[in-house]
Amino acid sequence: MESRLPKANFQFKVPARTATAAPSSINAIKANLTASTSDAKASTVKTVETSKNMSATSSASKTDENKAPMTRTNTLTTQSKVNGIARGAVKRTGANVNNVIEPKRANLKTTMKPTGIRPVRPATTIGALRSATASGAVKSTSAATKNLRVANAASTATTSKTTGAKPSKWDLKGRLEYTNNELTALKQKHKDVTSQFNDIQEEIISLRESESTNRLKAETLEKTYSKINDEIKSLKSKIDELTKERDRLSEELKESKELYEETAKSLEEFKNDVETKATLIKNQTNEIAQLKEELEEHKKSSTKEINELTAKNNDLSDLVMDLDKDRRALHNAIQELKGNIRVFCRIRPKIPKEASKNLCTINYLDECTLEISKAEDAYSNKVKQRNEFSFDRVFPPNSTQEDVFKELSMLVQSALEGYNVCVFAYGQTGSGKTYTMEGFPGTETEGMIPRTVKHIFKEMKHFEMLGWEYKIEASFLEIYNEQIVDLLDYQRKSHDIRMADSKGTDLYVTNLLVQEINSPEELNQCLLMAQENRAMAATQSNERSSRSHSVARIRLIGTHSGKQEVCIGNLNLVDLAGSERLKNEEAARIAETKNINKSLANLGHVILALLQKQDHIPYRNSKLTHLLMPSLGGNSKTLMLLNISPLDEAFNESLNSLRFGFNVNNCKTGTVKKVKTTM
Ligand SMILES: Nc1ncnc2c1ncn2[C@@H]1O[C@H](COP(=O)(O)OP(=O)(O)OP(=O)(O)O)[C@@H](O)[C@H]1O
Repeated sequence: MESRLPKANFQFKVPARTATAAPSSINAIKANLTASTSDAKASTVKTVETSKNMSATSSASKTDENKAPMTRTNTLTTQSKVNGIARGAVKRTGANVNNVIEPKRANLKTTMKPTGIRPVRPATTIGALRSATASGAVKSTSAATKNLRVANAASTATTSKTTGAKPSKWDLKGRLEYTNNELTALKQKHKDVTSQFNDIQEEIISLRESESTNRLKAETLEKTYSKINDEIKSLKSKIDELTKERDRLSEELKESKELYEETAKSLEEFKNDVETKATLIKNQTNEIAQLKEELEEHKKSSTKEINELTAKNNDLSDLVMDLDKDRRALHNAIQELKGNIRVFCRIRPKIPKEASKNLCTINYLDECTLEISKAEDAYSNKVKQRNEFSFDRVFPPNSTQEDVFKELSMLVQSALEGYNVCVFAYGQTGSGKTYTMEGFPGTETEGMIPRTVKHIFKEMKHFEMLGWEYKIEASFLEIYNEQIVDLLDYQRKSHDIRMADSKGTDLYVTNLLVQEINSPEELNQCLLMAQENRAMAATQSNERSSRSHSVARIRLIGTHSGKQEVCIGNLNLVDLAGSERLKNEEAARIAETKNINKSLANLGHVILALLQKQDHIPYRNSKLTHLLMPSLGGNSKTLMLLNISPLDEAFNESLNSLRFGFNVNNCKTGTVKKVKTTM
């Protein structure tokens, strides 16, 4: 869009000379006037020739007018430079001074040449004005200029009138009068010119004012122009943006149209589909309603059957409960028949590192009896000492962990049913106690403790079906040198054995960490921690594991909300210290050996006292028997697992162990009673 406004670099200036030009003109006029007056005065005293000279000058001037314009123009130019009058006159040649003063001025020198401006005589102001007016350089409508012309004309006329015909040379009086008249006329002329001069000055002031107003206007216009220019620029960029946006929107519209068409199409398809499905649903609703009616009828007939079945179910539940009771009673009876203190004997196999060592001679007479003799006896002619021992079960070296646990699981079942159970692993160092109780991770090699926990969790599900909920707690401790050590706590604390109730049927250990077990994995973690703690202690005391009793205590708390019954079974799995006899001098030196011997011997005494049904059972003579008191008394089932090394070098210790186990097996603790409490 092309602006109609003038270009931004347009400058509206009035040169400083313009302002000074007028006064120069005025000065020139004044000078001329003075000159004229002087001339006039002089002419009163001068001869007529002077007048003639003046006329001559005038005519010369007129004659000059007829000369070539080029010459006159040059003269004008020269005159203008010298005298401001011409310049001032030229300045006002424009029709509109306000607007075109400067351009006209700038062109003055060059444009005047071809227009044939007559030279303005500096001495004759009126002539200069006339000359300027006649040349067309001053086209101003200025009233002052016009007036000046008229005044000059009038003045000239008046002068002519007043002066009249020139008197003769000799008529001095007449000449004086003539000169006086001429002077009067010139005075009048001076007055008129002065008046004209004032008018011109006023006009100049007014022009100056309008010039400054116009300048302000021009500045304002300039600002407005630049503002509008900026606006135009910003509008242009907006138009560009809008054009782009319009194009983008057009594109989007096109895409939307396509999408709309596609959606409309799929909507139509969906509509048809919905209509089909609605019909289908309607049909199905009718069918459902029909089925509901049928069902309602069926329900009515079934309710009777359901009630009958519910009654039968209740009867069956009662029957199951009764059967469970009977099963438990039978199970317990079987256990009692098997004996409340049972002894199993396990002979471990020869391990690779013992390849060069001799083995004892062990004959397995049946699954409960074995016969043992030293290897050398088989080759000598000595009369063999009969070393035959019978136990509840004998496990030869090829027996697996699973074989042993099959028998043990019956006792775990008893613990779940609320009996206290104690399992001892007894035997000399290296006979396989730890292997039997803990074993190694893996289905084949894991020992009695992890298997017991797995069995408990498996059986718990069956018990849950009968309404029992179980909570399992576990603690691991060690009795070393007649001191209890918590194997689940890295901090060493002092522990005591206290009675849990006034009857003394249950005991607990002070400061002992008891961990709630929610999965077999959790118990395995506890077992690992206990092994780690035991190993740490072993670094302080050589062969520590062989010289301490390790006890894993698992407490099973069963709750039957329907029967309002709670049954608590305690399971103690004990890995006893090595039962070997140390040499006398060595034993005398080592306090721990004394304690081991003491506790193992006391275990024998307790069992014997139980066997003989003595009134006093010396449970408190050692920490071990004191701790295991509830599991050794009447209300318990005890399993002694005798571990025997097959090595010939261990024969004597094996014989001792077999004798000890045999004695225990013969101990009768009477009928045990189940721990039953009411909630
Ligand atoms: N039934 C078995 N089958 C295979 N290896 C066995 C068996 N019983 C024991 N062992 C191995 O015999 C070695 C000694 O067994 P273990 O450490 O269990 O004896 P221990 O009586 O616990 O000894 P300690 O009283 O010193 O702890 C171990 O290397 C063990 O792996």
